[in-house]
Amino acid sequence: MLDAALADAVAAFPAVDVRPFRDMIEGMRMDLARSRYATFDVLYLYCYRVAGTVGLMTVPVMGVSPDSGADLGTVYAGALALGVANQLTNILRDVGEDARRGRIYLPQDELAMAGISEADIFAGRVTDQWRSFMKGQIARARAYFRQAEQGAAQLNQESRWPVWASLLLYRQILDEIEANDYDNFSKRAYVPKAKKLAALPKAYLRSLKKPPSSQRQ
Ligand SMILES: CC(C)=CCC/C(C)=C/CC/C(C)=C/CC/C(C)=C/COP(=O)(O)OP(=O)(O)O
Repeated sequence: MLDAALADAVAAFPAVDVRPFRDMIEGMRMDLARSRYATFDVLYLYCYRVAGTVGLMTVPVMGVSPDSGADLGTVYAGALALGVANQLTNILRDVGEDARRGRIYLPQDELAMAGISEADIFAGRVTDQWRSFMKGQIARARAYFRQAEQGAAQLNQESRWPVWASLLLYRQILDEIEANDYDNFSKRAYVPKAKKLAALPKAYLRSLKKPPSSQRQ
């Protein structure tokens, strides 16, 4: 059953598709049913369902710039990528907190390849293997942020500033994990207020840029 507020939004924005809403509910079910992710494919599916869906839901509401020459697929792919990037970042920041609840949102096959056991995670061991594993996970999250940038640049002028701001702010959490020397067990990666504030004018300047003409088709 979809509620009245959703019915209202779908009526106001006919381009809103109900599919991401259903997929998000599936994501919540998935989180209840499992506490381990065998591969990145499974983890990606979870990230799509609980966060990528939010990106897909918001595109019709935010709208695409009339100056955009990119196809709609690029914009939706960017929105999906921003949700996934945010969720992966959230997961990497919260490894310790999740482990204390018995949950590990990291690909088990990649952990095994890196020589990291569940016992290492539950004990919060920041070893060289852990640092190197984390470097790979951070690089992957950053790749999704880069893809998101291409979509963000195509949005309507009014939507670009908040989207750039959230992208720049959330991405900084990854820098803070690095600054904590990859100890995401006992330290919470936290972006200081001054850095957060500094991101806002940066996001504003980016939002003034018209969609790049190289994307025109
Ligand atoms: C880039 C383009 C074209 C559009 C933008 C599309 C958008 C707005 C994408 C962002 C989607 C989004 C905000 C996803 C949520 C991701 C996320 C990490 C939520 C965190 O949720 P919780 O897990 O409740 O957070 P805490 O753990 O901090 O409580």
